[in-house]
Parts: sequence; C-alpha cells; structure tokens
Amino acid sequence: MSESTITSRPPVQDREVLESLLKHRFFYGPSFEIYGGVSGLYDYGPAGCALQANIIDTWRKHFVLEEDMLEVDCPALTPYDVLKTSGHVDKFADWVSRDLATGEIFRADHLVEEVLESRLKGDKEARGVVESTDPAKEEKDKKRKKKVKETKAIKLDDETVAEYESILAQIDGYSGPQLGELMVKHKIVNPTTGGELEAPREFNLMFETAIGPSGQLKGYLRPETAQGQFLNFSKLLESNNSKMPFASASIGKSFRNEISPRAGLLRVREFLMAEVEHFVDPNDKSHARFDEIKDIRLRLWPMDVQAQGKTDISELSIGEAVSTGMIDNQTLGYFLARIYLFMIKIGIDPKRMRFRQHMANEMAHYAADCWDCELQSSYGWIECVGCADRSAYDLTVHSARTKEKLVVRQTLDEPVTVESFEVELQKKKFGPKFRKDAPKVEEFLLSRTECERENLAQELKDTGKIVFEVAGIDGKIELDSSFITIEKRTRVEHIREYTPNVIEPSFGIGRILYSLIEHSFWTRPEDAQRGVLSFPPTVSPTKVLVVPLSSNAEFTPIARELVSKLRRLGIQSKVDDSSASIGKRYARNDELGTPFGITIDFQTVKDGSLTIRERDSTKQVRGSQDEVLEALRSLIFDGVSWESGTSHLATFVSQDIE
Ligand SMILES: Nc1ncnc2c1ncn2[C@@H]1O[C@H](COP(=O)(O)OP(=O)(O)OP(=O)(O)O)[C@@H](O)[C@H]1O
Repeated sequence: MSESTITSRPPVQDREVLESLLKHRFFYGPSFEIYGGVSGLYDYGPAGCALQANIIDTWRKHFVLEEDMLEVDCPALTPYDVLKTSGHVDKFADWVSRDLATGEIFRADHLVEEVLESRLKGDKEARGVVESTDPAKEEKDKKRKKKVKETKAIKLDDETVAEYESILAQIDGYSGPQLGELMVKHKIVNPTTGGELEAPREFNLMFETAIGPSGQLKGYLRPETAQGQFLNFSKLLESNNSKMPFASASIGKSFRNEISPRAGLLRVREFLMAEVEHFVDPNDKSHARFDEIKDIRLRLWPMDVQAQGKTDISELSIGEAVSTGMIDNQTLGYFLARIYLFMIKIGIDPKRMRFRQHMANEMAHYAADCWDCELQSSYGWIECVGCADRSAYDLTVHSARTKEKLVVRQTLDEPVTVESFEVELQKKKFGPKFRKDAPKVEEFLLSRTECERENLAQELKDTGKIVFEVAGIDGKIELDSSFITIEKRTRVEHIREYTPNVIEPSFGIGRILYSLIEHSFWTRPEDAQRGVLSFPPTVSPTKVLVVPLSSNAEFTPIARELVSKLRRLGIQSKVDDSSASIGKRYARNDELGTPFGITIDFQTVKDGSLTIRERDSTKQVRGSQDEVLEALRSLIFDGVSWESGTSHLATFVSQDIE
C-alpha cells in the first residue's frame, strides 16, 4: 500500500451506523455484557481478532524483521520495586476533581478542556460565526452540549477568547495545582449539576495487587511493556554480540485504571501495546538508514506553534525537520518516518495523520524530545503512537537501584586521556561519625555526577568543608578534608563505558485499529445503511470469500478444492454457502472488509472458470481457475492494483449478483 493508493474517505457521517455494523459483525463489544459490563473493558470477536492479528503481523514484519529487532515477552505482573524505581508509583497519575455533593469524579484536564471548548463554541454561536460543517464534529458537539449543560450562546470578550485558546493549546502541559487555579479562575464546576468541585488531587492509574499467598510482595499490572525491555538490557546487548545501536521490541497487554474510559476502544483499561526500545550512543544519534527516509514528508505540529495557541501544521521532509533542529536527532526522525510508513501500509489515511511535538512542560524532565502520531476520527485527533527520546533515564535509575551495570563497554581504537574529579573517602572515619547511616552517606558521595563533584571540590577548596543533605537522614551534614578529598586527575582509558540513550516508539494497537476502521468505512451511495470497510488486503480479516451460486451439490467439491488451493498459496478464505442471495452474502462481507469474492456458478461446473469480484468497485472479471488464483496472489501479496492485476481477464456482468 502506498500513499497514492489510499482513498481518502469523508469523515464518518453517522457513527451509529458504523457502531451498529461493528456490533452486528462482532468486531468487538463490551466485556462481561450479560453481567452488565464494566466500562473500559472490551472483547474482540472473530473479525476484530483477525484484524488485530493482521495489524500485529504487519507491525512485526515492518519493525521487528525489517530492523532486526530483538523481541522479548515479559510478565504483565510487575513487582513494586521495579515500578517504584521507574517513577510510575510516584508519578503515573492523572489529576482528578471530586464533586463534593454527588461524589462524581472528573479528570481535571479533560474537564477544563471540555468546559472551555464549550464556552468558545457558545461564543461563536453568539457572534453568529458559522463553523465548518464537519458532520463528525457536529455530532461530537451535539453530544457535548447534552453533557456540558452550560453551553449557551454567550459572547465572551476578546481577551477571554484569546486566554481560553491559549489554555486549550497547552492543555496537556498543566500540573494539578495549575489546573486547580484554572478551575477557580474560570469558575469551572460540575457541568451537569453546577456543583462545586474539590481541588485536583493525584490518582495513580496502576492496578495494584499482591503477588503470592502471603500478600507480602506488592505488585502492579504493568502500565506499559517498556520496563521488561530495560531490565533485560544486558542480556539483549549480549544477544546482539555487544553491538550498538540495536533495538528490542515487545507486544503485550498493558493496564491503566482510567478515570473515565470513553470513546470505545480509544480509552480503555486493558489494551494491547507494541513497543520498541532503540538503544543508541548518546554521542551519536545518527541513523544508518536515515537516507532511505529523509525525503518523506510529514505533517508536523511543533511545540512553538502550539505554545502560540496555533494549529498550523508544517508539511516538511524528515531531512529538513532534523537539520533545522525541529526534530532532535536522526534516530527519532527515522522512527517518525517508519511509523508513518507503517500507518500507510495498514491503510491509515495520510491526510488524517499528523505528528504533534510535546511541549516543554508536557515532556518528562529527562526526555530530549517527544512526538505523538495522532490520527483523526469522529472523536477528534487522538494520540495513537508516542515516540520519545527518553535519554538514559530508565537504564540509569534501574542500575542505581539494583547496582547492576546497565552499560555498554566500547573498546576504543585509540586510548584517550580523560580528566575527571575523583572522590576519595576516609571510610574508617565514617563509621564512628555516622554509625548505621555511614553506607548511605558514602553512597551519596560516590554517586555524584562529574559536574556535582566539580562543585563539591570547589566548595571544599574555598571553605575547607562541604555541606550537603542525604535523603532519609535528618539535618545537614558537614565534612572537612580529613574525611574526603576531591581532586582532578588524569588517566588513560582504553575502554569507553556509557549508558545508552533510548528512543521509544510506543503503539496502542486498539486506538490504531479503531482509527483504521473509521478511515476505511463508507456507505454505498445508493443505500446509507450498506456499509463497506475498505481494508487493504494485508490487514483485512478474510482475504477471499468463496460463494457458491446456490446449494447445488455440484458446487461443494469445487469450493472445497478452491479453498485448499488458496490455503496452499497462503491466502486465507471463507466459504459462504448460506441460503442468502449472493447480493446479501457479498454485502455481509463488504461489512467485514473482505476485499475479494470468488463465485462458483454453473459455467464453473462446465469449464472450471470462475469470477472474482472486487469489494469497493463491485467489478467482476472471469477467468480460468489458474488465472483467477494467480490474479488473487498478485493482488494480495504484490500490492498490484485491481486494474492491472485483472486486465487480461474478461469483464463479467452478472444479472443478479449485486
Ligand atoms: N487508556 C488507553 N486506552 C487505549 N490505548 C491507550 C490508552 N492509554 C495509552 N494508550 C496507547 O498507548 C500509547 C502509548 O502510551 P502513552 O503512555 O504514551 O499514552 P498517554 O500519553 O498516557 O495517552 P493519553 O494521554 O491519551 O492518556 C498511546 O499512544 C496510545 O495509543
């Protein structure tokens, strides 16, 4: 699939028609439904499972095989220590506000966003501004209006409009206290009842559990698959013959106790992730294959444009974006392009895909740069892949906590002379002075960075002592030079030891799958209820539908033989020999996204010839069995277009099929 072969379809006009199709054809549906269901949990049916499996299969070929990545599969159950060290126990939280009267809980950033958007909408109505009539947006607004009671046509002054727009453009970057201030300043209350809300407080999104019967080992269901890859770094490096750079990959379920799961598969509590951790030398983030992708043009929304409250998208080549510094480095740029190519391969509409850079206050403090691949659907622009340069953070914290060296040792071609500040402790004096805290103080001093050592050396020189604090020990500690010396020394090194940086593309498969469904959905012009899902053959749940014209017994062995030949070609097919009319059977399979149909009729019995039907155009051609099979093979595996793949076959006009 290339960009030029993807048909850009109008946004979904009526989500209910699509939702009814997805339910009816059992792509997915609420889990535990006959017990009333639990929000944010979904079961995938046969069509959804096959679609998901094909997306994953394409992902594995596109990333793991193409890039020689090392795949790992690690448990979802994760001990407390791991997630404490990674920062998830303390920081993996959203801000929530509770209605004091009803107990209803709101996610603070979503609430501020919805209320301000709705006020801006009310202002536009009051000013008589006609917005673009995007039906999907209209529907979203209608629903929001119902939910957000205060949407009224009230005119705002220009300053307030500018302020709201600026807040909305930066909504992902506010801290809890800042959201609280915004709620007070802009009088944001429970939109349905008008009730007062508590100041935002943190709510950790991880599901907590105890591992084993004693209840002593606290654990969590992982919120991402990444940690397993970091913890296995040394084994993976060894598997890669100690060669850098390299990438690991993992596909598995992650769990987040979302505050208000909504928008179907877009915000759920258990979802499939596919993540890559690409380990790279911090001094050289170039990519060996950058030239292959440097001319690919992406729709980019950089942080400075967002900070000005603007939504202007620049269409730039990756080469330009990296050379101007908009994208931090080649490896990050390389992965953004590879994400784009993957999306195109599975049939995502490039016009409904953009890359949004995280703003400085939204990015984790350690991240060098971060971009989200956002896909547009009737729910708006949704982050479907996050791609971050996480620097050396993860390996450094796990290494510090476990004392396992998670580093690369590189033999240098030429030895180098290195100058550094070295700390020497008179350990015999630490015991009597600090007693049980001595190891903590020693560890603190020995684990200072080069820059901190330099500062301490200066302090010692200037004042004859150093003064510092150590976490877990009360009060300030003072040490003079009889306890510690810090001196600049020179040594010759033959080995360079470094902690690699990590570039992490992180895919939410459910969000991608749902966006793909919307980008592929349309209804036949003659009947708005007749839905079609135009998946590319690579990901469609079934590739070929075999349709005997009637229940005539002569058709059965032909169908059986055909299916077995298709199977040998690696083409997955289904026979539909139900009593429904052929038109109905095709319509059913259009809803399932099956790209091709083969009809067996009385002519087949006579001369073995068959017809192939193409889902989107409903065109049909006729040929011998060998011709039909060869045409299907090239249509499905070689990405050949219908016109060129079947031009040598006779056009077939059926009387009663459609
Ligand atoms: N609750 C969820 N339901 C479905 N997919 C999710 C959910 N949370 C995250 N994802 C997917 O996992 C990917 C990587 O997760 P990441 O931590 O970057 O998301 P996030 O920034 O927390 O998302 P959001 O801000 O939308 O909650 C996302 O791009 C998305 O596709």
